[in-house]
Amino acid sequence: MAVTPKIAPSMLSSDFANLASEAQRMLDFGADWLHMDIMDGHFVPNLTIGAPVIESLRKHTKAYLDCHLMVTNPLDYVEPLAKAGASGFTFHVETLKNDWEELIQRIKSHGMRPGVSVKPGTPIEEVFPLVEAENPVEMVLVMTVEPGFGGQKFIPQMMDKVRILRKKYPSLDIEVDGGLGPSTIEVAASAGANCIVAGSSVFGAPEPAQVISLLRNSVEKAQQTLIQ
Ligand SMILES: O=C(CO)[C@H](O)[C@H](O)COP(=O)(O)O
Ligand SMILES: [Fe+2]
Repeated sequence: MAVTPKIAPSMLSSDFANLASEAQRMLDFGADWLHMDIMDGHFVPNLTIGAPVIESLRKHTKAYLDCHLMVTNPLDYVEPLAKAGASGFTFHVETLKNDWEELIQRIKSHGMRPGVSVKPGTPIEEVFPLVEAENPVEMVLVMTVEPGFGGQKFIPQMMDKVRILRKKYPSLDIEVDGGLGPSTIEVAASAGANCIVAGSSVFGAPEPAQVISLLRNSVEKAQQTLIQ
């Protein structure tokens, strides 16, 4: 089964004072998901938004809210984020001890879609048990920059992780996040990524709709080659 492109503008690059209208603008430009970066100032050296902001945004949109949890204790966020209206809940594998089965179960029982993310320095093998579990994650997010800030440079070496995942799991949603845009999408899409997070390249473009459409076309084209 072919995986479908999901283009997810990172709202970290939006004007937070106008979050609802910024979100609607991205959806009107063709975004599939809205990527919400939740940081606790501890797992990463930056502090962004949490459940109250997700709850406020949810009042203005029915869109899929793809929440990326850069927090030390993801379990503490499951219930507040579910109540707030989050759709996807992607935690970092580096935060886990042996409690991932409970975490995945809690995310699903709260009606959200679980995903797991890896920092650039973390071997991709660490997510295999979570993808192969009886109760698995449904997406793997490969970080292509060090988590914490938008506007950083894409790390091409991370494409080895994407290629390994795509070969091993042909129908898995594989998301890439950090430094994606017109100059880096080809390498990411041909490695097998289908969920594309893009912050500065979309929000900073004179015509964001054109960038979103270019990202989507690259994934569609690459997927056709990959499934042949
Ligand atoms: O998770 C993130 C940072 O930790 C952001 O989603 C990411 O950096 C997107 O921004 P950009 O496309 O500008 O790199
Ligand atoms: Fe992110």
